[in-house]
Amino acid sequence: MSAALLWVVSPNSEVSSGFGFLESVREGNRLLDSSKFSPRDRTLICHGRFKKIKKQSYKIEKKGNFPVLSSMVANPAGELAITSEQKVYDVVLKQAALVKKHLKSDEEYDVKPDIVLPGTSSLLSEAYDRCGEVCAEYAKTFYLGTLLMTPERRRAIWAIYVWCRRTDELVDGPNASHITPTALDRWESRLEDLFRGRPFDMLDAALSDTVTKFPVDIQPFKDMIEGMRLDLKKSRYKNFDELYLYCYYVAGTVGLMSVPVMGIALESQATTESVYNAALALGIANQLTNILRDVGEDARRGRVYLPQDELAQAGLSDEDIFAGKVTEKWRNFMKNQIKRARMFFDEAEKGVTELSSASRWPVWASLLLYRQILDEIEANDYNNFTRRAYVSKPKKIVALPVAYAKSLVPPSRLSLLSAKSS
Ligand SMILES: CC(C)=CCC/C(C)=C/CC/C(C)=C/CC/C(C)=C/COP(=O)(O)OP(=O)(O)O
Repeated sequence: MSAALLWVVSPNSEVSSGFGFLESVREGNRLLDSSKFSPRDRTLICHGRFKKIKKQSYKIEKKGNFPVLSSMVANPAGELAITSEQKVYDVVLKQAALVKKHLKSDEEYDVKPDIVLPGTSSLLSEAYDRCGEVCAEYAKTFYLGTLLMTPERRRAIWAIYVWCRRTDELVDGPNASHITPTALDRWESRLEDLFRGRPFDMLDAALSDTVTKFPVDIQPFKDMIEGMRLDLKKSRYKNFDELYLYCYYVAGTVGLMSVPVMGIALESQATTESVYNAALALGIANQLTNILRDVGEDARRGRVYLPQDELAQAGLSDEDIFAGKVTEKWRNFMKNQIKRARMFFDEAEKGVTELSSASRWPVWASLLLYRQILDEIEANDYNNFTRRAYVSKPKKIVALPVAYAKSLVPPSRLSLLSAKSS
């Protein structure tokens, strides 16, 4: 279900950048009473899903149950601030534009040929092989999935995986207690170097090569480091807007890094933005699931990744989490959190079908497996304080052929048409 609203914006609005101030809204021929819209809602939103009808009139798609979200919220000082969702969507648009440029210049979505200096080729394949070993060691199922991809894509995904793992280990690994913001700054300048073709070590060299072959942008990588900085200084999230930004930094970024390598099916007619949006949604869904699974474990480290305002609305506080008792209030709270995580998985599903055929199976497999963790939290009667929800081996084995069957579904004509018209 989608409802088209016609938004008329004020003359000095910068609609091209996604912002504007709402003058009036029409639904069909009906002029809606715009005085009913709060100042926040009068600020134009729309995440690029708008189509120019005539000067200053835009048709905006409102999808499913998702309200058209305001791109701006008033902060406590009464100033308008951009929401995390809009900030992140701006990155999505930038990534999508990069892929389009690459597509135009290459005609076909494929890798650039190697320019090999004598002696470097075997070093490079050694570097990639090492990345493959790390991936196989830490993410076995995902590694098996990558074996289905073309050799260039598979190696590139390994290189990205390894960089993300090393970044994560800075704050989560054995030396995490010594990590400082300065160390993260150094890691970031190393990242910049490798994007300029000056890798620091062998594993960086693999990624350095990958970013010359695929239209991968540095922004999501920098944002992931930003997520680590945030994790160092923050252990509470006021509301979902703050949590959303954190989830983007640490997991949504992985989705954005992966799409240029996984590739969009040549026959897909979905907009590049919509595929990136789905990839972002999968990262967010995975991270939300991770947070819900690890509530007890995080609390023992003094961390609560749940939105504080939603906890309070449910009549809960940090103390309840530290006490770790499954009460009716907790069950109700968890039901809503699980519902939201599932909405992000649903959003992600729409994009998997649009990926190149060989990338669909591993992505479906990881989506189905990770989403099942939510079912396991329910099966544990919402005790995520002392029980770690996990998907059993037999269930994992069943998920693989299901994922395979789903991966055979080609990009759908229907979704293409609606994606095109938005
Ligand atoms: C859907 C489309 C169009 C493309 C796919 C794009 C991709 C690959 C998105 C996935 C992003 C991703 C894998 C994010 C990481 C999320 C996450 C919470 C990982 C958890 O990592 P670990 O902490 O190692 O997990 P475990 O603790 O479960 O082992």
